[in-house]
Amino acid sequence: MELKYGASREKPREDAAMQRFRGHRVGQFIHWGLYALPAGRWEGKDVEFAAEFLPRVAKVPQQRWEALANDFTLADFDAERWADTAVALGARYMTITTKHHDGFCLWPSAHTDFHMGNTPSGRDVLGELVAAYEARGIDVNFYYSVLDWRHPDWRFTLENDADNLAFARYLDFAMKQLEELAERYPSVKGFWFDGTWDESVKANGWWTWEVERMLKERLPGVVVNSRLRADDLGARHVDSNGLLMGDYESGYERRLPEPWDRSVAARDWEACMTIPQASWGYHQGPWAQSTLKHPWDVVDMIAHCTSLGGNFLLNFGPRGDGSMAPAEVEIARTVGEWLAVNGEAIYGCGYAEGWDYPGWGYFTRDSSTGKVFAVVTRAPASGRIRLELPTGLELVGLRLLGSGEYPFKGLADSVFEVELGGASNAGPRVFAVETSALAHPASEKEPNPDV
Ligand SMILES: COc1ccc([C@@H]2N[C@@H](C)[C@@H](O)[C@H]2O)cc1
Repeated sequence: MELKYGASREKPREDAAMQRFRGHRVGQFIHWGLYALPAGRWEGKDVEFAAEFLPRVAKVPQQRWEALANDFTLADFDAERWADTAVALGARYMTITTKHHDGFCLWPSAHTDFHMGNTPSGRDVLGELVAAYEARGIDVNFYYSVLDWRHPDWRFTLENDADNLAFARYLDFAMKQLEELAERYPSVKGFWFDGTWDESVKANGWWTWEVERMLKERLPGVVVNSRLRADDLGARHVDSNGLLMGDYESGYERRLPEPWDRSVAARDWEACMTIPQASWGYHQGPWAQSTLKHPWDVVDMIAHCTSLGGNFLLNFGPRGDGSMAPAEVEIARTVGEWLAVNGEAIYGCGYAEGWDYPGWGYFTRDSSTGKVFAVVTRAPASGRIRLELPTGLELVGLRLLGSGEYPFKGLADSVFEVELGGASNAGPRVFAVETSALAHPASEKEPNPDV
């Protein structure tokens, strides 16, 4: 059907900026704002919900919430230390909350009084972060919440003309803030939109289309997530003709594609994930701190995303004083040490055509060399993994990344079992699967009889 505000292309972007984003595979998400000060606790009680939702869940009066800006002293905020955590993680890009749902801005915005300029330090947090991350070669993306609980013209629904007029003013305000971000920080590489699920936004698909157009005009190459977009009929992420809007699909939030399905690999996509079970902002309570993910779980998720051509954005919630949470830094370090040895199977890799999901982990394929890797994140209790080669290939050897050893060489069969050897304390093992074309391809594999 004819759409004015639908998808702007039928196929994935292939320009250099998009190829760079696609090849990053691992990103650092950061949720930081006034919510890091109470950190999930209000009036002495733990609020067992995402820390960044505290003002809503605990029904904090607006003035009391705004007064937190006076305590936002940045006493221990050091952009260099944050950027070092991204390096330790092995992240190639970072996405920072410029403004979350409470409306507080991490930059001195000219379009509101609720921003860093009206805090004791007055520091431009975004400016300091862009400088520190880019000095380390890490791309910076901006998260921006269209939903704004504080702005008087925000509307969840549009019931009458007065709502329409007010919301038109709000959309104008948000557009001005986005133009301001593009103007102040022109090296930004992407925008990650959130807070676009309400009826009010869905009824204004034209505005979401206009935002994408404006950003791409001002910042050529910039990458925009699908979550911004609604089409003429209010369809989100994918337009009413079934085409992806924006540059990559961003519906996977605290979940990955389950079951593993090769069809996901047809599009660019990114999954974002918390380290605690369900809080994006720092939450000090045992409700969150008792649920931190194990580094090998994070490695499994990274490999899962890569195997289906997706990026993985791991979230960090710095504390109210600006320091990174030590437990999260430790997880970053362990994952980064694994990537330092095995990143060859992740960075610049994607879906390995012809290699089915093996169950004990994932196959990935280097998009430029065609090299295939076996990432064993779920070693069977037997200590043996079964590899099934695509028809027409024979195995030349399996090279263990890191040691470079060839524990397995010269097996020619199309299906074989491989002894893994003892458990590794260095985390999931990765093998480069070296194959060559079979001179006389075996006949087609005998099918299982239909039972
Ligand atoms: C259940 O509804 C929501 C609404 C917003 C979110 C926000 N999206 C994540 C990326 C975080 O920013 C979280 O606050 C999460 C769940």
